[in-house]
Amino acid sequence: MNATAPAAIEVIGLTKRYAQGKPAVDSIHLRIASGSYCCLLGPSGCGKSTTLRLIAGHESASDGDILLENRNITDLPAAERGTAMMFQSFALFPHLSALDNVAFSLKMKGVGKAERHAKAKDLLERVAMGHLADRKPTELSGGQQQRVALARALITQPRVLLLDEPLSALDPFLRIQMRAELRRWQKELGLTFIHVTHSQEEAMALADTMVVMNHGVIEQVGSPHEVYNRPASEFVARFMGGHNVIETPEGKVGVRTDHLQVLPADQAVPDAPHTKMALITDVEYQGTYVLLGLQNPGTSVTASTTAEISVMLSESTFAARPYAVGETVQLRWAPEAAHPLPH
Ligand SMILES: Nc1ncnc2c1ncn2[C@@H]1O[C@H](COP(=O)(O)OP(=O)(O)OP(=O)(O)O)[C@@H](O)[C@H]1O
Repeated sequence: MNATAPAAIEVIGLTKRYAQGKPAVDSIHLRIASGSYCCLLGPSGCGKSTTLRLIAGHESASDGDILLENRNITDLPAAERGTAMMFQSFALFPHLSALDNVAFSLKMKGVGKAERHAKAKDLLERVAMGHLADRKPTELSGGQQQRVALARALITQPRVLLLDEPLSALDPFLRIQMRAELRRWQKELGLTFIHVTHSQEEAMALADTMVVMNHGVIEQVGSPHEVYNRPASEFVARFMGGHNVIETPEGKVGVRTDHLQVLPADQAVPDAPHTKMALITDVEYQGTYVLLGLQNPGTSVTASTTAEISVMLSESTFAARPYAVGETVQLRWAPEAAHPLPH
């Protein structure tokens, strides 16, 4: 992001300490472009939800600042920040109609019934749910519930919508449908979305900007393409999947599983640069491709051995020269396919 472009959210040295020891969020710096879809991603315990709660005002910062459109909101109450939160599986009140769910926060603010219902109706119309305003959540499909939850979050007119694992409780089929819908709403509304997920696939599908966190710090910020193709660290390469971390004389490099070529042992060029000998320990048929699992030669393979290296071969490449478990092969990669991994 251009350093001078307006940021919807800017986080400066943000830190959260719950107890002694390493902070849950450790002095992070981040700028999230206005009108973008940002995914905070990382393994369990990395600090992504804490970061979101700090931005929402559901946690107080131990140190650092949070700016929303250049306004310092670090110490403001949640309701005065200009953010709204959408929770896991939408968290609608089961006993309230769609309309009352959407109007709820205005009721809490003491807004009169006619006014809050008119505003809620307006928003339900906007998300194509006006005709179902009287239904209870259990009478709505997952997609319809998501739209009600979105309307409920939008009623406070937030500048930034915060989404905490909104899709994680849904079955896989619905999750894919719902994420496409979230993406469409974000573009249509032109709002900034910050979405926490532990799913690499979800973040890749949704994000303009991915923020990969680990142990309370940011490992990498970039577009899905940048993060996937140029992982900045060994952690990111391993966490994103689809990569091998290979020791070379120049240090560790990351190489995508589909960027490794396999040569049968009788075609191997001994000690050539950008090559490695390996023993095939698994062959998995996956439909459009075949996944080979490999170990360093000489490793004794047991049922619990996990592959050190994975290679994805297209079905046709594998059909032209099938490989078998126990075969020793040479792996080869183009120098430009290998990315140095500093740590
Ligand atoms: N209220 C709390 N009190 C004490 N420690 C906490 C609290 N909330 C979170 N933590 C700790 O802070 C760290 C970061 O937690 P956080 O919930 O932000 O991680 P996360 O990446 O969102 O994980 P998950 O995907 O499991 O929700 C963890 O070590 C967690 O145990």
